[in-house]
Amino acid sequence: MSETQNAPSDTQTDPAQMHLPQAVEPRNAGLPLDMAWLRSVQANSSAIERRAKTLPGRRTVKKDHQAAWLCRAISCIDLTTLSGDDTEGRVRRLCAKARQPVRHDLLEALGMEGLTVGAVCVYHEMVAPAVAALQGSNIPVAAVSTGFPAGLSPYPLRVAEIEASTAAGAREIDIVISRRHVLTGNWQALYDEMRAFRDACGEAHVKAILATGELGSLRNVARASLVCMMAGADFIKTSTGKESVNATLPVTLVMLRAIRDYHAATGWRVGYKPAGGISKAKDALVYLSMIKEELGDRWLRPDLFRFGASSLLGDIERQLEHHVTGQYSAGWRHAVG
Ligand SMILES: O=C[C@H](O)COP(=O)(O)O
Repeated sequence: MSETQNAPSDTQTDPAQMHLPQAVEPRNAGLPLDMAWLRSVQANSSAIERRAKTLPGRRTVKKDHQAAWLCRAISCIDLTTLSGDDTEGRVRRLCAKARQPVRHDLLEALGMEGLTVGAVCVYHEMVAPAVAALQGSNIPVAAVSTGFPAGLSPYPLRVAEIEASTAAGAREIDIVISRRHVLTGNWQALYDEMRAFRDACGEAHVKAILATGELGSLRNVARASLVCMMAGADFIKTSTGKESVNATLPVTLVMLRAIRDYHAATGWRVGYKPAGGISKAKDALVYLSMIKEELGDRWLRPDLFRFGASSLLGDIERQLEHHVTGQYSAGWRHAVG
């Protein structure tokens, strides 16, 4: 029988407490590239995979606790549209959903009025319409940048893209790293690139997308995580959503432990964003319980944790409707998000 887990933390058991204003973490300033630390990093793949496999069966959350966890998940979603056929109309609809992620009557029944998603995530061209549509909400716009998803456009253009998106009002920038720097072990180049991207972001928070499905090994994932944190990343993020393998539990375990080690050594808390293919409420719960176990409750807040997801919200809304009414609605009723 599964071990039952309570809501995200004791202070968060009351859903009404869950969207009060939160303390915002000071930004990770980074540190000089530490090659000795990097060389010492190992990743025992079979142990990591074993641990990741047992996690979904070991923890379940039920009833009110589950509803509280699902509302927490919503507050941590970067509600995303990253399609070649994105239009301003689609982005406006997404932003309306970001402001009111769940039907009003359901939120009222849950005592969760005012709940919003963590951010709206779009390509540069959609930043201005998203900023306009979110005015007055305090929901930040995140822009994917630096030649997303491959990161192979000319370097000056990648830096300029960041500057254009922040000028257009993006408060968060999701950059893609150059995978070749990891695959060739050119850690200095990765560090320098990440530092330059962070500098170009100015006040905007920067999430480093590692594209873990293209890094070749879990050890490379651990080392790339560390280098990006040393270079000042505010978040490390698994994937663009466009690789053939996106967020996975083994990769999550490796990245969370890198975050834990970095915090233990420096005192800086770096955020985590799994992205790509996370579309079911039950998967979101597994990620949240993994965060709670590996990093603790402090990381279960939108300033340190996000889901990058285009279709997760719809499934969570269905589960919340079931929780409130006892009935499941058809998937088409939650078309956006
Ligand atoms: O960063 C966000 C991802 O691109 C979203 O991926 P998804 O469409 O598989 O949810």
